[in-house]
Amino acid sequence: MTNTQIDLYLASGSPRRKELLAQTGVTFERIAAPVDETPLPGEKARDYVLRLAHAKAESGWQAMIAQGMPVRPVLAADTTVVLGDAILGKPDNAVDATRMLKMLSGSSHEVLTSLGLRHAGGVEVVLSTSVVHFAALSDAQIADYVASGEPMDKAGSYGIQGRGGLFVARLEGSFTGVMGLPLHETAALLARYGMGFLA
Ligand SMILES: Cc1cn([C@H]2C[C@H](O)[C@@H](COP(=O)(O)OP(=O)(O)OP(=O)(O)O)O2)c(=O)[nH]c1=O
Repeated sequence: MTNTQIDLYLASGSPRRKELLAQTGVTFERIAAPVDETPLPGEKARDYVLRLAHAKAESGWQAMIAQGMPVRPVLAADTTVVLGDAILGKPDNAVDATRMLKMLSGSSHEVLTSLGLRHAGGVEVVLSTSVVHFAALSDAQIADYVASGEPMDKAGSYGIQGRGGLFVARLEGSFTGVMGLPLHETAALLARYGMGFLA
């Protein structure tokens, strides 16, 4: 495939995002875009997740320029689990994953996934919000799940697309948004710039 056939860059190391983006009918290459994911003091979850999508897309754009790569739009995303005032990101370790799963057990939380598209004219940011209702989990179920390793690279310490889906009694919103890249919102965003199956 020649460079001219590639629509955009995906500024993400997430295997889920790569898989989902391919479903939108665009061709893309990945680009590394490291950003500090620490919330600012007192930052609201919505502000945080929108700031990170913007920062990841901008970081990818700057990397593209710095490396002299062909100029194309850069897509990035961020997923955060929100329980009350608490922002639950990826766990630091098994103890942290256990703590988060105990918080989520038997209650409902929000999953916010933001998209950022950096293009020559600026950055467009979009937010997908879902509500996930978790069943009550026993300590043994949590311990087994943490030992499986699945929680370790996932916001809120679970993956709805994997074994974590067994804990989800109900979902209002976007399944693919909870996974990390809301398909409809992504395809609609890309279509506004003439890319993908919805264009
Ligand atoms: C809640 C939930 C999150 N996740 C994942 C999606 C994201 O990859 C991850 C949240 O972390 P993010 O910081 O959004 O993304 P990332 O660090 O994995 O990748 P990058 O910043 O390079 O794009 O959690 C699932 O896979 N399933 C789920 O059900």
